[in-house]
Amino acid sequence: MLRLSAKDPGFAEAFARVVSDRRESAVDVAADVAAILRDVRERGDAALADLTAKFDGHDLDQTGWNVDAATCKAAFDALEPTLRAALELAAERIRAYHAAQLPENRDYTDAAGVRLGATWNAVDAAGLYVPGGRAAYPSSLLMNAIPAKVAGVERLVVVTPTPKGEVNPLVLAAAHLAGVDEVWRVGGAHAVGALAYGTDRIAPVDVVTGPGNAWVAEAKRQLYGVVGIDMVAGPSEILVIADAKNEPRRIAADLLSQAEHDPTSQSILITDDAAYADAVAEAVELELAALATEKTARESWNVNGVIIDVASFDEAPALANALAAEHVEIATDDPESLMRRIRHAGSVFLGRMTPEAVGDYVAGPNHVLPTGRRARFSSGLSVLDFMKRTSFIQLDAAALEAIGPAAVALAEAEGLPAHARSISVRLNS
Ligand SMILES: NC(=O)c1ccc[n+]([C@@H]2O[C@H](COP(=O)([O-])OP(=O)(O)OC[C@H]3O[C@@H](n4cnc5c(N)ncnc54)[C@H](O)[C@@H]3O)[C@@H](O)[C@H]2O)c1
Ligand SMILES: N[C@H](CO)Cc1c[nH]c[nH+]1
Ligand SMILES: [Zn+2]
Repeated sequence: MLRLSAKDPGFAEAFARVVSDRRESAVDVAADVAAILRDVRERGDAALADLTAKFDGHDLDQTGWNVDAATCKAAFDALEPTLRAALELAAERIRAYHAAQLPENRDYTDAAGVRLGATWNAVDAAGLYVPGGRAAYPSSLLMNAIPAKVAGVERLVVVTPTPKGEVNPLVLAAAHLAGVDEVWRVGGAHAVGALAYGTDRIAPVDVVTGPGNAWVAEAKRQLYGVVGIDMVAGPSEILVIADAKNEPRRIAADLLSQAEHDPTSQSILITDDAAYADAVAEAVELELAALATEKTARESWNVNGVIIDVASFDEAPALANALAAEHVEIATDDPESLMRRIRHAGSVFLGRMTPEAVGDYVAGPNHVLPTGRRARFSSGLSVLDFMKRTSFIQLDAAALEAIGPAAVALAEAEGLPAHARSISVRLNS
C-alpha cells in the first residue's frame, strides 16, 4: 500500500498522481477494443467464435452459443435452499428499491393555454452485460435485469463469458428468477459489439448496460451512439474514510473487498490518525494472509492501495470529490456531515456497520456504478437507463396567438423564413 500524509510538503503532488493514475485509464485498451469491435461488425458470429476461443478458451460450436430457458429454470430449481433464499431476498430488495424509481408522466396546461407534457417509454430490447472472467456475477445479473423488467423492457438479453466452457449455475438461476429472455455465452468487448451491431444469431438491442473489466467498459464507451449505455462501469474502486475507533482488520477487509475484483481495482483509505493508518496497512497484510489460505495465494493479489492520513476529517470531502470514487464508505462518528459535503461518488455507505459489500448483494440500490472518476458526471444504473422520455405540445388558436408571434420573430432573426411562415399562416393578425 502506498502511504501518504497530507501533512507532508509533497502531498498535493503525490495525491494528484493518485487521482490521475486511475488504473482503468492507465491500461490502454482503446486501440485493441476498436479492432475487436471492427472485427465483430465485419464478421459477426465468426468473430465471436474466434475471440471466445482466444480469450475464454472454448469452442462455441461445441459448448453451445446460448443457454435456453428450461436449463435456467432447472438451475433455479436445483438451488440449495439457503442460496435460493439469498437470491430471492436480493431480488426482492432490488425490485422494491427500483420500483420506486419509476417516473411519472406529466400533462398540464400552462398560463398561456399551451398543453405540455412528457411520456416515458421503455426501450424495446436491453443487452445486459454480466461479468464472468475472473469470477461469475449472478448479483450483477439481478442488478441489470430487475430494473429493466421494472421499466417494462420486452426483450432482456444477457451476455456473459463462460471461461473454459464452464457455465455458472447461479447465473442461470438468477436469469430465470429475473425473467431474462436470452443468455448468450460470450463476454468481453466482442459481446458488447454483438449486442450493439447484431449478428446472425444475436439480434441487436437498443441499450447496453452493466459492469465489466477495462475492455468491456471501453467497448461500451466506444459504442455509445450506436446503442444507448447506462454509464462506464469498469474495474471496481473503494474509498474508505475511517477514524481510529474502527477495528483495523474490518477496514482492511473492506479495502480488499474491492481489490479482489480486478488487478486494476483501486482501494484508498483516508483517516485522521497517522498511527491508525499504519495499523490498517499492517492489518491489510494480515487479512491478505487469511484470505490466501481460504482462496488464492498471496502472490496472486495485486492491491492498488493508498493510505492517507489527514490532520482533520475536514480535509476529506475535497479529496473524496477529486477522486469521485465508485464507492465511499464513511466510518466515523458523524458520517452524515461528511456525506453532505461529498458531491461526487457512485454510492455512499454510512457508519461502522455498513460494509460496502452489503450493497454489492442485498441492500437494494444498484451496484452497477460509474468508475474512473466518472461519478463527476454520471450515476449508478437505474430504471431510467432503460427508458426514454418523449415530450408533447398542443396549442389551440388562442395559445398560438399568445406565443406564436415570439416564435415568428425568432425564426426571422435566424434567417429561417419558412419556419416563420408555418406559424404566421395560422395567426389571425
Ligand atoms: N463498476 C461496477 O459497477 C462493477 C460491478 C461489478 C463488477 N465490476 C468489474 O467487472 C470486472 C469483471 O472483470 P472480469 O475480467 O472478471 O470479467 P469480464 O466479464 O468483465 O471480462 C472478461 C472478458 O474480458 C475479455 N478479455 C480478457 N482479457 C482480454 C484482453 N487481453 N483483450 C481483450 N479482451 C480481453 C475476455 O473476453 C473475457 O471473457 C472487474 O473489473 C470488476 O471490478 C464493476
Ligand atoms: N463491487 C462490485 C461493484 O463495483 C459489485 C459486486 C458484485 N459482486 C461483488 N461485488
Ligand atoms: Zn464487489
